[in-house]
Amino acid sequence: MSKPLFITFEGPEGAGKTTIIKRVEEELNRRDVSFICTREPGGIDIAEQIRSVILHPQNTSMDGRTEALLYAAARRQHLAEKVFPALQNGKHVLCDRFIDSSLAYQGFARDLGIDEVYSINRFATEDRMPDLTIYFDLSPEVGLSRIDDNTDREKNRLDLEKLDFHKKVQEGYRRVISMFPERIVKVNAEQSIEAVYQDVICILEENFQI
Ligand SMILES: Nc1ncnc2c1ncn2[C@@H]1O[C@H](COP(=O)(O)OP(=O)(O)OP(=O)(O)O)[C@@H](O)[C@H]1O
Ligand SMILES: Cc1cn([C@H]2C[C@H](O)[C@@H](COP(=O)(O)O)O2)c(=O)[nH]c1=O
Repeated sequence: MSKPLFITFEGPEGAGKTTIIKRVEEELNRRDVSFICTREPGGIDIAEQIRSVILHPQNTSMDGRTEALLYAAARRQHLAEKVFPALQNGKHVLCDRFIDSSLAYQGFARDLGIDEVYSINRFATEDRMPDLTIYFDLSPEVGLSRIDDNTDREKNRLDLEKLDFHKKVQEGYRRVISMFPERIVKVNAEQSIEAVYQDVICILEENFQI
């Protein structure tokens, strides 16, 4: 059995991560790969409860450091309860968002400092970084217009931030990618769903025997 891998998916709002992860999940099931799919913030009960506090549209008075600490707390519990046990049991873990979201959104877009936010997250994660991160590259304008068009999806507190905030998130991700070029691979997420899916499958096949 190959070493179980921790693979994360990152990108701005409406990037298409959920859509593509669902298709990858179906394909990996067809190939009989042992894996789990999960998400942040959330994935387990305690972290989903923290998610609802962080993302509740009425919690507009939340302080930026509180927000960063809540994401890190949700991350810790999710790792301890779900991600670490799955990896120990030989399962690959595919996770929708992880530490890079905190570095881009809280570290850069909220002006808390990428290094400062990285530091609290190193404590939360015991320095467990992903083996591979696939970054869905698209402009905030395209991402936001996709979620505007998606009437099934309720807007959360971060979706409701102004365009300038989402532009800063994009710049934050650029900086994070330059910090970890060996780990983070970009896909052009402005292509059709099929083309993005093919790119993602190629990256997974190239990097690992799956
Ligand atoms: N490549 C694509 N082209 C056009 N529309 C897309 C594409 N990928 C996803 N969409 C649509 O965009 C919307 C957002 O997609 P999805 O929920 O998968 O994104 P996400 O990255 O999970 O978003 P978020 O992180 O904001 O929840 C959905 O309505 C989805 O059908
Ligand atoms: C993990 C993480 C997430 N965020 C933000 C990014 C999104 O706006 C929401 C999560 O919503 P999604 O529909 O599940 O993508 O939370 C963040 O700011 N910091 C983080 O660490």
